[in-house]
Amino acid sequence: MKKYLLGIDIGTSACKVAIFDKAGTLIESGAGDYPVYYPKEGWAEQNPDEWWVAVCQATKELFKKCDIRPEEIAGIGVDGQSWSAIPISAAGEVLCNTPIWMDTRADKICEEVKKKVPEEEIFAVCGNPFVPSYTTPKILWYKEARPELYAQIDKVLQSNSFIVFKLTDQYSQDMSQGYGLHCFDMRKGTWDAQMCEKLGIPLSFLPEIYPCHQVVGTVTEKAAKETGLALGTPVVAGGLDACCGTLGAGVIHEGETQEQGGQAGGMSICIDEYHADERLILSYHVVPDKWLLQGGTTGGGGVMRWLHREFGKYEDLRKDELGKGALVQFNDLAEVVPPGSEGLIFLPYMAGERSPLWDPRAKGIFYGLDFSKTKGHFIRAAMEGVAFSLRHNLEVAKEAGVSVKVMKAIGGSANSLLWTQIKADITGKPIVVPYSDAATTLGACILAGVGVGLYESFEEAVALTVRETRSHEPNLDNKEIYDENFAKYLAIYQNLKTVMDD
Ligand SMILES: Nc1ncnc2c1ncn2[C@@H]1O[C@H](COP(=O)(O)OP(=O)(O)O)[C@@H](O)[C@H]1O
Ligand SMILES: O=C(CO)[C@@H](O)[C@H](O)COP(=O)(O)O
Repeated sequence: MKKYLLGIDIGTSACKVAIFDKAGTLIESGAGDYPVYYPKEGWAEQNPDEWWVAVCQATKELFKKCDIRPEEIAGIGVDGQSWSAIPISAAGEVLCNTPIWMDTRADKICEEVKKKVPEEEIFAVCGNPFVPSYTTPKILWYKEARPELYAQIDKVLQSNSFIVFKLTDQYSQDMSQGYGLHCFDMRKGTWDAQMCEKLGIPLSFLPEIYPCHQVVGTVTEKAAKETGLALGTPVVAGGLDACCGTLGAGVIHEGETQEQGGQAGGMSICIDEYHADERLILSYHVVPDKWLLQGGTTGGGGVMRWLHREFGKYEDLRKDELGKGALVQFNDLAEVVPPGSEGLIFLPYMAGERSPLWDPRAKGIFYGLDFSKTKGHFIRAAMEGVAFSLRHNLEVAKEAGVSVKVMKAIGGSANSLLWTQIKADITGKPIVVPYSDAATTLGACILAGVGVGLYESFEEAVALTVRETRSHEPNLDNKEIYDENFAKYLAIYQNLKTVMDD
């Protein structure tokens, strides 16, 4: 009896694979790392073939670790990071590293395009601003900067559709990742041929659009050998990681909200009607006929990953002695610093900033240093800065007429009790933590489960699978200091913007 589901998540920091049963119990999980390359200022790339190698290794190891047989997997769901532009040749080869969602190399191209096609016209079709982080300008960058490569492009894929292609040999474009392309009609969920022409994006580059839970194909013989999966296992189209995490956190009704702490930060508010705001991000949910109004920042868990990489050697050395990983030791150091970090304020614009500033030239800043500040101050200020960027997005969403009551936290950062509490205190919103960093793969599995008929509906799937692990109420004692620091956080950017622009 095929009663298990397998989820694959192409995160920015690593790929995660997980097997769940129908009741949403995590049977086994694994991960595989790959690097982000930063070859020039404003560039951030990954190699999709390295994603595939990581998926193959992690999946093979997963089956070695548990006593589930590959033949018992009823369906596979794949989710992944946003706004890739993976150029695929007619022979099915990856033509170069893909610029990822943090990459702003196409900044100038955006300015040129907007002179020819009014931004309001583009926004009216896709509900998103025309800025370099998205997929469209990256395709245009290939055309301008790499004409020989551009001439070889047959299809442009997203992170999840690339893995679906490797598994099934079928091209697809799921509904939720359509938001990366400004010629995707965000009201109808179809390609807009006229806008493709205006922007200079060949329709032939764009795969057929699938509902996220629809089966695209089955695991091929080659993919079965490489991954250890069973030949013929159904694979659904899958979707954006933020959307799958939202589903895996049980956010499927109007007003319910997910808070994300992967490499990126932000939130996704579930809405039943199209509601766009140029300061925010709009995508389809992976659940049909629903949209997500998103805040997507560049600084999230990735800020802690960077602090660890650059300043965490000592904690790495003490890992065995203390029986605690470096990030847990970082949390201990931050915990003893008072709320507000005694005036140290961090702007987490580590790859420019996405919503609501949309400023590729924005810079990361620590403000308020003096000789009394310790490593713990830096760590706590970094956590607080990421929470300020979340509050900034929530306030813009409120101005746009979409309010949030409670948030459900997902992603690696939700493993930190301190960081989650800081986010609750700074935003003034209660935060519930469901399956934490397994919510995204659970969401991908739910898509597969609905797609192969293991669940009758999304409602049934969420009711059966989504569980809460803990919750955080805002501590009002910290409100005054955080309000004060948030005002300074906004002012620091406003006052330094001209310097950043130089
Ligand atoms: N205990 C912790 N404290 C703070 N941050 C954490 C902790 N555990 C994980 N993280 C952060 O979570 C991030 C990874 O989250 P994940 O959801 O796996 O990201 P992605 O989907 O981008 O690959 C890392 O950047 C890491 O800094
Ligand atoms: O753009 C978004 C969501 O719209 C980002 O959240 C990326 O999809 C990155 O996800 P992680 O790798 O940080 O999970």
